[in-house]
Amino acid sequence: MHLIDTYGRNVTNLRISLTSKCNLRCTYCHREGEFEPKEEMSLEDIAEILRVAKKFGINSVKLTGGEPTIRKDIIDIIKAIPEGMEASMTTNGTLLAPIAKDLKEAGLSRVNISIDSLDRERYKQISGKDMLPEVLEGIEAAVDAGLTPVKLNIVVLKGVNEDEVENFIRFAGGRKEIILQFIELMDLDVDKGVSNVSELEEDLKKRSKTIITRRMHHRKKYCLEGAEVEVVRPMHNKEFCANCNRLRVTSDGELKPCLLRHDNHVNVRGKRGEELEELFRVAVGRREPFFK
Ligand SMILES: Nc1nc2c(ncn2[C@@H]2O[C@H](COP(=O)(O)OP(=O)(O)OP(=O)(O)O)[C@@H](O)[C@H]2O)c(=O)[nH]1
Ligand SMILES: C[S@@+](CC[C@H](N)C(=O)[O-])C[C@H]1O[C@@H](n2cnc3c(N)ncnc32)[C@H](O)[C@@H]1O
Ligand code: SF4
Ligand code: SF4
Repeated sequence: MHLIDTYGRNVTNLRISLTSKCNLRCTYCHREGEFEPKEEMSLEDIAEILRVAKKFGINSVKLTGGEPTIRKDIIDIIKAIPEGMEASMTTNGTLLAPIAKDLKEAGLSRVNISIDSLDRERYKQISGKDMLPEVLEGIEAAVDAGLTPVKLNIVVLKGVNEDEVENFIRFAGGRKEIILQFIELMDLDVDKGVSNVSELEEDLKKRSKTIITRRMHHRKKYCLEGAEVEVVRPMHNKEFCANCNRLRVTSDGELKPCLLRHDNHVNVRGKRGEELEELFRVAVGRREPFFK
């Protein structure tokens, strides 16, 4: 049983927002489209969604938010992920160090950690909190726990952190377990100015020994100076959307066919069994590439 949308895109990945709450206030944050505080899904709701997703052949899940590590039942949520489903998490890393080992033991495979600056003062300006040391500890704890590869997410912000690209490449250079992801700012309504990630990508291309194209979103991975670097360029990118294989779930239990749309959600809160399966089909039927 597989979920293929009307554009021929096979849904193989579920992206679940576990909470809309966060302990940071990043200036640019899209909050995965959730800005109001919402009543979170229960562990049972999440477990049932995962069970149905597995039945439909969805073989990987990304836990995100808000900040997923602030959920008290995070370990139980990970334990509820069905066998054979690859589980990863995207986190700001501030609360990660003390729980990294437990997350791994519960079945989490790897983490992406957001770190927009290696400079303490600048990190504070971007995120609203002076927590760079905790994030750096979180990165090392994740590596030690085997939550690898650890991907570092860096949103490239014009006039703010563009000058840190080389620093990040040096930071990851020679460390096989760390991958960098430079992310283009999705500018929704935020008037922050969009950095020219295409220019950065051209430069990386010139310097790379090897370039790999990932199946997901057809993203490119560049290998240079001992570092692996991905560039995530979602805006006005038809190729990215044409190869989008993820279905989202909002923290309050709605299937969300596209990150950038808020008008086509399917409410599945509290739904079980065949009724939930049918709603998965409805949501996949509503999927269409945002940029086409
Ligand atoms: N437009 C768009 N942006 C996305 C999508 N998925 C991820 N992103 C953006 O890509 C960036 C990285 O997302 P992550 O949560 O780290 O996950 P990922 O890199 O997509 O997934 P993995 O490579 O499997 O770890 C974030 O800025 C997301 O907002 C998507 O389907 N559409
Ligand atoms: C919304 S956060 C949720 C998970 C966690 N709190 C974190 O920061 O990693 C997921 C990812 O989206 C990125 N992100 C948030 N707002 C964005 C925007 N406007 N454009 C591009 N990426 C964004 C963040 O940097 C982070 O890597
Ligand atoms: S830590 Fe993540 S969810 Fe929180 S404000 Fe920053 S990007 Fe958004
Ligand atoms: S914008 Fe929508 S269609 Fe495009 S990649 Fe993101 S979620 Fe998929």
